[in-house]
Amino acid sequence: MTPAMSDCLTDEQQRRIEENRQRALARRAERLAQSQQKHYGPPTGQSDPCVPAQSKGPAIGSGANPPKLLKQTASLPQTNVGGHSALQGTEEKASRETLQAPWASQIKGNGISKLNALNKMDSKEESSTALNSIETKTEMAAQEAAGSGTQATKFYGTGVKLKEIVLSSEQISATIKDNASTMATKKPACLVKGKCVAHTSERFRVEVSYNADLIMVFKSMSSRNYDPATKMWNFNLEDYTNLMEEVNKLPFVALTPLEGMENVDVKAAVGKSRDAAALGALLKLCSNWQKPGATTRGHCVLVSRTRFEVEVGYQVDVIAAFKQIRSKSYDMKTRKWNFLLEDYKELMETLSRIPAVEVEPLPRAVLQTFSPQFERSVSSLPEIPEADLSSVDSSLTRSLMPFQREGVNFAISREGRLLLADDMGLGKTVQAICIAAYYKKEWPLLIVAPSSVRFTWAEAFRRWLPSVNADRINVIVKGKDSLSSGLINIISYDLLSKMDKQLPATSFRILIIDESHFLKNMKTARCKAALPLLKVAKRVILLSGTPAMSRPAELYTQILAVRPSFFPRFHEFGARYCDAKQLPWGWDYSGSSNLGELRLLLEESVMLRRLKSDVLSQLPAKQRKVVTVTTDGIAARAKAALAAAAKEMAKGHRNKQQEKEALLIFYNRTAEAKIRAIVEYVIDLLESGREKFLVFAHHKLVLDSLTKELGDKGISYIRIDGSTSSADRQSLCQHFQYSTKSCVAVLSITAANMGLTLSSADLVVFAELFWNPGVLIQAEDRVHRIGQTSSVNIHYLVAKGTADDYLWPMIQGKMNVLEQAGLSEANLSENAESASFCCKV
Ligand SMILES: Nc1ncnc2c1ncn2[C@@H]1O[C@H](COP(=O)(O)OP(=O)(O)OP(=O)(O)O)[C@@H](O)[C@H]1O
Repeated sequence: MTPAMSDCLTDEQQRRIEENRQRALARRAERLAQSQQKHYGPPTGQSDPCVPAQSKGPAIGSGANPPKLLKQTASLPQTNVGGHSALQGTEEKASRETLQAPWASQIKGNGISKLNALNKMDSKEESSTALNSIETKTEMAAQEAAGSGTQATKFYGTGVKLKEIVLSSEQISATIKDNASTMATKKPACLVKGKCVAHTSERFRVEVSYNADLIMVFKSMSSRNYDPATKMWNFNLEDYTNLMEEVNKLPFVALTPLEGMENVDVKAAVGKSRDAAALGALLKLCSNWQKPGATTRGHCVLVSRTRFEVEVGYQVDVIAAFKQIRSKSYDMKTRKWNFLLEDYKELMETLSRIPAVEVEPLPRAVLQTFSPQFERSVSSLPEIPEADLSSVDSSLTRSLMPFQREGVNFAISREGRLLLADDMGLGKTVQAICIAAYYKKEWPLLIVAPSSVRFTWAEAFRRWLPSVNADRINVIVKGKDSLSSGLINIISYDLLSKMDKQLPATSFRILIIDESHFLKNMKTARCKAALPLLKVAKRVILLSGTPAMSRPAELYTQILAVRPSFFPRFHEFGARYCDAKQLPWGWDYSGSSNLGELRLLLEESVMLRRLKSDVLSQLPAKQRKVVTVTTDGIAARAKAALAAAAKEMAKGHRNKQQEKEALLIFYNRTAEAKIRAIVEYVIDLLESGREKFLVFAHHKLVLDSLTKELGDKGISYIRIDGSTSSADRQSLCQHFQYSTKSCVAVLSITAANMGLTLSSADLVVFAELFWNPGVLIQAEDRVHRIGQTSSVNIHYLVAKGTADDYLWPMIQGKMNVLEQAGLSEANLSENAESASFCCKV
């Protein structure tokens, strides 16, 4: 009734209406009491006789709306349910304001679980805590049944007696029992779904509809804050793991993790610390450090695995605080003070008490990573243990060089999540295969690689893991191929970005990302396709010899993939390590800052990087690799010509001469068919940061295509072929040798295989094969000669279904003969993955 209407009524009219209403309510109460008895049996005898039946549980279905009853309930003695009243302020209001969900479903789950919990409870205090939840559920049930949340809330008021609540709970429990029993055999579905979202740089909020248990969890978080404007709860990030752990225990609630934290094993995030509480205290220092009125500002930086430095302007109290610290040390050169990490907490607490001074703490990622060092009792960080590789093919484990074995140990100690950033040619592939094989129980495995090396990966698996049936290796070539039909699935970045929609993100628990710097730009389609997979995978093995080529910002996505909890948002990373600057048009993250700390952080928990010079004594002088390329996507005409030449080659020949002629034609067709893959491979090498290398080819067509592509892309190159004069050869070599920028030497196998020194490079690519192995070895030696200080990598590009099927075995055979005669010290088949490449398609 609107106020305007009630104003028109006489006193008498109003009195009669009130009387009628009271009578109607009494009748209704009677009916309800009867219906309760019918459904639930007689009350347990504990209910308060003063309380009308409507106020009990089943009334939730009545749609009752009587102001009089509100009065009656409110007049009941208020039971103080252990701290409940304290919660009835803003927080309780918040509980109700977040109300949006299908309540019956929630009550179904929570009613049972809480009731069971209640039955077990002995102490009054525990009971009263549970009551909060039950009471709220009762209210919610009433709201649902009444179809009017506000009125029902009023009706039940805020004080409900313990016995009423027990009865209500039982009744709720009974009403839902039937429905629940149908679900009993199944795992209950999540009925309340929500998500964690960044709130500020230090806080996150939870966007979720009402759930009483959830509210209790929220209230148990020390950093909780309810924002009446958004009607949402927010928390400090330090409570994130704790909150998610608690929420995980609620059977009917699911929260989507904070972006970038999806993978975080909440226990692992703090569990590494001997004392998670100590870490919690450290993390607390990360928050609330800002003092708006501060006149002196500074920050902490990690300077070694055990020490940190404080960079801050001069302030007398600060110096006094520094001097109190036991491990203080003053560096005369940098004029900065540094301390042991174990004194960090003490110093930060002292500094926080100086009002005019604001010192930014070490980043959360550093605190987590080096957490043992912050405890006084720990003298050093734990050593990396030797992994038990007994489940991995022994042919593989036996072949590992000592540094490769260390790499595998590092990866396993980091639970299969790392960026393996070894220098080119140090065998990242073999290490990655070994790490993946260690987690074989978690396969299927997905390998994402540049398209030019997809088949090389398949070959490498066949070579190093013979225990895996070759049929289980699935190289995805076309958009309509299945993405997950193999035990080992290999896909290119480009294809992944086209097919990612087909793939449920949860399909793969273990991923290898080759040339992971391909993901450096978050805006690219390849990165957008790969990141969701990386976020949900349990093991993430990133491989790159050049994880960042020009600036720390390029490392961000790779760090995010390996350790999502370190810097969930780019700005945090950018502010710390990219010297972020706010410009009129936005933030500039192209700079670099705190690089020493970044290196320490990466080396401790994200990245393993060894340079060739570090492990040179373990390396052979030359490392050969067969790279299997494909002739996919070539023009129909070239394809037909290749097929005809293959057919001609396969048919029996009357004499050697005929066979040779057929092979020559096949060789020409092969060149044409391989061009696309060759160009792609060379461009991928450049994209992967290889700055200087040699590419040998035989056919003019191949040399021309290469130089055209390099020219078009503005990449510096030299070309030496049969038409290059002697004088020009010398100056071109000089140009290459002394070039400080990217430069590719495009060389003819027969015209540039001798007399040239190009030792400033340590990579040689053979785009085509040649039947005389002596010529190939001479060509290799353009880089492997006096002046070369590194181990040399040689890549032979071969394609199945081409003349390479004949040439490669022929070359090997000839080499064996030369070697046996003592005429060659380098057998091409030694080290190179040739064995798996002899078959014809
Ligand atoms: N332990 C080993 N035993 C025998 N050969 C090895 C071993 N480790 C690596 N190789 C060989 O060395 C060559 C280079 O290895 P690989 O391709 O894995 O290096 P990489 O680090 O991935 O190089 P890139 O960065 O160029 O891709 C390959 O031919 C590989 O088979």
